[in-house]
Amino acid sequence: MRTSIATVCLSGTLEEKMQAAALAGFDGIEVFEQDLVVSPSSPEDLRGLAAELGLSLDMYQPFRDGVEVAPEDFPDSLRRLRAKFELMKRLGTPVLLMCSNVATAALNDDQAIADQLRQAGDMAAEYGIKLAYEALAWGKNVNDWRRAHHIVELADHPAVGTCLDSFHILSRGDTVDGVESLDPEKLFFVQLADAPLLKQDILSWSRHHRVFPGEGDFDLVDVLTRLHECGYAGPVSLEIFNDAFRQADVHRTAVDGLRSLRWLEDQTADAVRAAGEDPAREPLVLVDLPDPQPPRAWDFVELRTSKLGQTTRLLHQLGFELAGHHRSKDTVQAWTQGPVRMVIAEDLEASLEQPTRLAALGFQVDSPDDAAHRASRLLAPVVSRTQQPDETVLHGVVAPDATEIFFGPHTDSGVPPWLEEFGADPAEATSESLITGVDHVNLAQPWQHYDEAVLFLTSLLDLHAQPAQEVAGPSGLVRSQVMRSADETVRIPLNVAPTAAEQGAYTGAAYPEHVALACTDIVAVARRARRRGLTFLPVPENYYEDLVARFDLAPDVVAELREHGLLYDRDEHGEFLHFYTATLGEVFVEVVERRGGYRGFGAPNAPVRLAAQYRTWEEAAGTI
Ligand SMILES: O=C(O)c1ccc(O)c(O)c1
Ligand SMILES: [Mg+2]
Repeated sequence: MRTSIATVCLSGTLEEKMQAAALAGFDGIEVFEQDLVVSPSSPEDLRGLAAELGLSLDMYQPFRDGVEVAPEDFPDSLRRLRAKFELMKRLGTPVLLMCSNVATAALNDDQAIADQLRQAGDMAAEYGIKLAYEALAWGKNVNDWRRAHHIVELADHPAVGTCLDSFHILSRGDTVDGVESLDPEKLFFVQLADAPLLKQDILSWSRHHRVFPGEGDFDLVDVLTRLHECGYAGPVSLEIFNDAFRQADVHRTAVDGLRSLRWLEDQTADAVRAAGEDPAREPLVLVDLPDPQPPRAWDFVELRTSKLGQTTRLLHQLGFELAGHHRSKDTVQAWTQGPVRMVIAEDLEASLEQPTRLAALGFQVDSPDDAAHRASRLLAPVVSRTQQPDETVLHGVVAPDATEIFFGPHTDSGVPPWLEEFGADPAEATSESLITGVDHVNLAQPWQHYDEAVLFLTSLLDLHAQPAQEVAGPSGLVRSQVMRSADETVRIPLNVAPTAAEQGAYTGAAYPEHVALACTDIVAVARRARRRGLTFLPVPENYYEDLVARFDLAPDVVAELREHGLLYDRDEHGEFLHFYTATLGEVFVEVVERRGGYRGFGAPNAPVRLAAQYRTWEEAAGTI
């Protein structure tokens, strides 16, 4: 599958966009007119740069309001077109995108529009250029792809074909049914864009909220499956108008984009195979990724800290025991409790303000090698860690929020081989404990990399995004979306904190992450923790009074919750009891007990937590 990306997706200068597209591994680009007009480089220079970078310049776009115009205005369209064809000849771009008319449409007759397209095609042919007619969803008269394609067929000119753009089709609630039986000779170009389902006018939705495939709600596997069946031979190009991408680092956006196409290609190959067809059939050859390796178990959670004593005391208060010091790494120790392993890395260079943070998550998978190979095809940056020859090789990649993700081997006992490097006795490692596992790990995401993070976790870890929720805190709304593995072994709620909070001592940058530990007797865990001096996050009395009103709990139940500082929630499947520790640097711990089949994460209690954390910060900062 030939891949391409429109320069409008990327930030920076045209030259930077080209460099980034080439470095990420795209085969070509669509040159957006505005990017060229503002560039000091001549078309010949740009053509030379593209050749040097090994990029093809697949399309020049957009040409607006060129057809469907009143007959007296058409000569001016042809004049403008000739200027573009002259430019494209110098640039070496073979296709011009002709958008359906949004402003000056005067014709609404298919045959009359086809006549104009045919004349434009005659001129294009003089230059050896092709015209790809695209129905914009907000086109005045032509706004659906079927009609645009019908007009292309009526034009019946070898230089006139169709451009399909998934956004314009799916945003209108239309389908791609029938694309599979189009004449591939008449399909000149394909643009793919995903988008979240929003209730908003289509133009603003398109110009601000498009995202890469897999980051929104459209079924692009269906689109690509039909293109494969059709025999489409051109590039599959990303055309994403997105406010965040325009501000983000150009290299990471380009990588995110190519990752989305490789993932979509893999998904489509599976769908094509399931339908009894051959994904490798020419011309749209779909290449698979190595099979996904869904996490079979949590391997470890790693905290990095410059306050070793404070951090290990917290672990002790929660019932963890030191499994040992790493035999070759001076600064690394492992703490375990039942099946939970916490790796603590001392980092004296960690910032003084945020001395402790969640640094890495380890997952056990069936084939760590395949997981690493898949990650590499998905362009995940690799973590490099020093390793002795006799130590377990853990493949690590860096997630968009800078959390390191490691793939370790899954063993029958669940005890990972690397634990021996800490001198731990595997038999002790599985002994009975109050803490029974990692319930979930909550990661804070910068808003501008949120979609990238969802795609990263979906494509690398085979996690699935659940519907998003919003939680109110004193500094703003926190968006929360759970990513989970199919069997729920791994649950990662992602939070987007309010950016640049203008009030309060905490800012978006310091929004804390947390590790939630599962147990079957939360009162026993809380009691032990209190005896060992744990600082709990305080829960206000008002909360308990409200609980009684909401759930009609028996007085002794509420008294027990209050005594141990526990929070409570209930759904149709069961109950949820939990407590939070005070925050260390950027991380805190939650302990949860699920009774029955409770499926949530205590979201109704999140505002209580946010408010208590806010007060704690304010008190520490001396502002209240
Ligand atoms: O929003 C636009 O104007 C616009 C331009 C060119 C395209 O290919 C497109 O899909 C949208
Ligand atoms: Mg388009």
